[in-house]
Amino acid sequence: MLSREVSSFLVQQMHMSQTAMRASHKDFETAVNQMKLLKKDPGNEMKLKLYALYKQATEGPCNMPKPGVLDLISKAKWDSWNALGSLPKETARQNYVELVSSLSSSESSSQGKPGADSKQPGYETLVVTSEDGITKIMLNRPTKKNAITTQMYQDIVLALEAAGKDDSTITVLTGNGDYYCSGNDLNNFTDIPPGGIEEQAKNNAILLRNFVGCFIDFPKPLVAAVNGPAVGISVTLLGLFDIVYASDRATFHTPFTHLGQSPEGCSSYTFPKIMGPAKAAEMLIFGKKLTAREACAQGLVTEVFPDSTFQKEVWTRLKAYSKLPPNAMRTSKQLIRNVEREKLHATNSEEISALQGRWRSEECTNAVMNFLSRKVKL
Ligand SMILES: CCCC/C=C\CC(=O)SCCNC(=O)CCNC(=O)[C@H](O)C(C)(C)COP(=O)(O)OP(=O)(O)OC[C@H]1O[C@@H](n2cnc3c(N)ncnc32)[C@H](O)[C@@H]1OP(=O)(O)O
Repeated sequence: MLSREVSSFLVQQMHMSQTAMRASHKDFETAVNQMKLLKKDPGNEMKLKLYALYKQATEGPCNMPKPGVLDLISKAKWDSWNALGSLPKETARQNYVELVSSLSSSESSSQGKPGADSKQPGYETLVVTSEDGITKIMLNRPTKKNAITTQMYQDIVLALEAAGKDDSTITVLTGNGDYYCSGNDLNNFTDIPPGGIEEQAKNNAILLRNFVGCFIDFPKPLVAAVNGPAVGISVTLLGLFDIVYASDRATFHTPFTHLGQSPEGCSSYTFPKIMGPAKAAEMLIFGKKLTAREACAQGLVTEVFPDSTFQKEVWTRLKAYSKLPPNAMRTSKQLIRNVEREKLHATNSEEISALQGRWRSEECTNAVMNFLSRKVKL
């Protein structure tokens, strides 16, 4: 017998409309007005992002002359707009609408909670520690193989934003227990909001765009300590890390086709670049699972360590790296990332558009149902 969540998920999926979810000009105007009503200053970084998207949406690619270095504000605005390159107006409009919508909803969800603005977040399923110049973000849901819930996506974003600004020099993502991470928590698909599947897909798209965007723009060296098997989005994101250390017990599995879904985390761009198109296709289209040694041979993993000494060797290595001059490390990271930052954001948008279609498909519905009703495991 199917659970109530699974049945309601199935019914909603069957009734959902096939209309594309592009932001209209009216949605855009509404978002522009909504921005003026925000009570809380979203911060300079966010304002620059919004400025760039607004200009791209209304005027297209930046072709203004670059302001002089002393005109700091105009230059920051120009840099932000120019970084969007040839992003289509329509995509910029949609990204703007989604960004404003996420700002408005986080503002309304913090209303009425005393101290919500000033309180350091206490994460339910993450353990964040800072020591020896290293901030460690550990996924902490070992009984569910560290599957990522909606709340966890948001918490990881908050933890990364804080780590990007703290005084550590290196940030590390790892998992607690025998798994690194089993990817997206498939129960996320059963939590259907009042607006139905359309609203759910839109919310997931906003969540995912923001989540992956944070990895693209993370300003410091970012290291993955892959302590065990990795599935789905936890694998694809590795292409956005600077270093990936893996235990020899780790495996790397991207079963998107089996789930009726398509790649995310910018892997449709990073994987062919890292391992060549043929190897990338075997993983992303056919869901081939790699061992740690195979992933290392293909360039996705930096180095593999025996599981028995993984923690000791990785942390000794990272502690030594964390003593290197931090500003030089940041500068090098930025130089490497800037070469393809724009391409990565465009890929993120494209992948999410494709996924929105996949989430509405029967192939995806059936695959999620099969897992939730315990019929299929990967
Ligand atoms: C915002 C949307 C973004 C979308 C982006 C990302 C796409 C992806 O990440 S796709 C990948 C999704 N992941 C999966 O499909 C993995 C599903 N899990 C499994 O196949 C197996 O659980 C796994 C092979 C990982 C491990 O198998 P076992 O070692 O046999 O363990 P169990 O199956 O008994 O797992 C223990 C416990 O954890 C729950 N679990 C594990 N993974 C997930 C998951 N991804 N989502 C939800 N729940 C998960 C599993 O159900 C068990 O729970 P209990 O039965 O309650 O103990």
